[in-house]
Amino acid sequence: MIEFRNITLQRGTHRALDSVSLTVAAGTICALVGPSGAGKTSLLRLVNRLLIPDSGTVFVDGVDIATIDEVQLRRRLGWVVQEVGLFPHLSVARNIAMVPELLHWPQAKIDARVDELLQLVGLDPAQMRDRAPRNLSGGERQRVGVARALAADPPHVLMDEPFGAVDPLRRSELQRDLIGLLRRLQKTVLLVTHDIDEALQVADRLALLRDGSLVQAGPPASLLLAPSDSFVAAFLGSDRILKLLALHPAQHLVEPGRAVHPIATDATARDALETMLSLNVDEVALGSGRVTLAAIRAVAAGQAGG
Ligand SMILES: Nc1ncnc2c1ncn2[C@@H]1O[C@H](COP(=O)(O)OP(=O)(O)OP(=O)(O)O)[C@@H](O)[C@H]1O
Repeated sequence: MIEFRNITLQRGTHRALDSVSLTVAAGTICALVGPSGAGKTSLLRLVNRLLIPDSGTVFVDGVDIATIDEVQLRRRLGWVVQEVGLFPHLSVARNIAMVPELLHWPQAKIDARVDELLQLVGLDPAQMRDRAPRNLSGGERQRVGVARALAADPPHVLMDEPFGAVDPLRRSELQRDLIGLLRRLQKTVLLVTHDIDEALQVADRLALLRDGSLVQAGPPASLLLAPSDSFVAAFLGSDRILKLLALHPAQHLVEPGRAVHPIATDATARDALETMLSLNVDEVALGSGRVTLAAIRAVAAGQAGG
């Protein structure tokens, strides 16, 4: 668990964070979003003590991080940044092995861990182990970056624009793979992103910052459905109800009955709506049941479960 309690941070003459309180529950993924300069990166950097708050407290697993040894703290935190920061003169394996080497693990244990991590992040150990970082694609480098962050099995992972430098076509695949992995491993993840769609797709909770203040925090659907003010609504976009429908599996809306036009079993409520609009019908078939326009309206109005 990571908790910020009443954090204020001055950077130069500027108040970068102002009375921010936020809790990231253990094993959940929280995305920090907001306009440029809102304070997202500053908040992240407080966790590994790259920045020290002027007032307020950061807790990691209930412990005030100001009271613990820095090395001990960083061992509990994996760190993934946009440009990864792999050492260019070291092989992929040596890059991943950096923390285990610092911890003086026996070589056989390090080698086994490197191969295990490469596999976990979807790379072939035999092909990748001895390569230099410059001979990897941007996406592969990012996968190695995550492998390195996970090397000593930290319970928390801090990510600053981790997919920012990856070309848009590979981005969603990388997001799905790597965030899916962190979720399976039950890591507590704090993710800074500029990309609101990325945040909506991967996070359990969003925390929206503006000018150093936390404006609204909550599950993606609750922000989309009930933005606390016009700034939040504008930030989420005029299509926020469509974004909400895209988070909702159509499967959850199935009711008994027959309809003519089938949609895929993994379709979202948004897919169902788009099919209805394109065919000018008010229901579609899913499996042995149907999804109606009325059910989709209920989701958009916040009246549906699931
Ligand atoms: N080294 C610094 N000295 C003084 N002010 C700084 C420094 N670094 C950042 N700031 C200021 O602190 C505020 C918050 O910056 P921060 O980088 O945390 O925002 P951000 O939300 O991560 O922005 P971005 O999305 O552009 O990365 C900004 O107003 C920024 O100009």
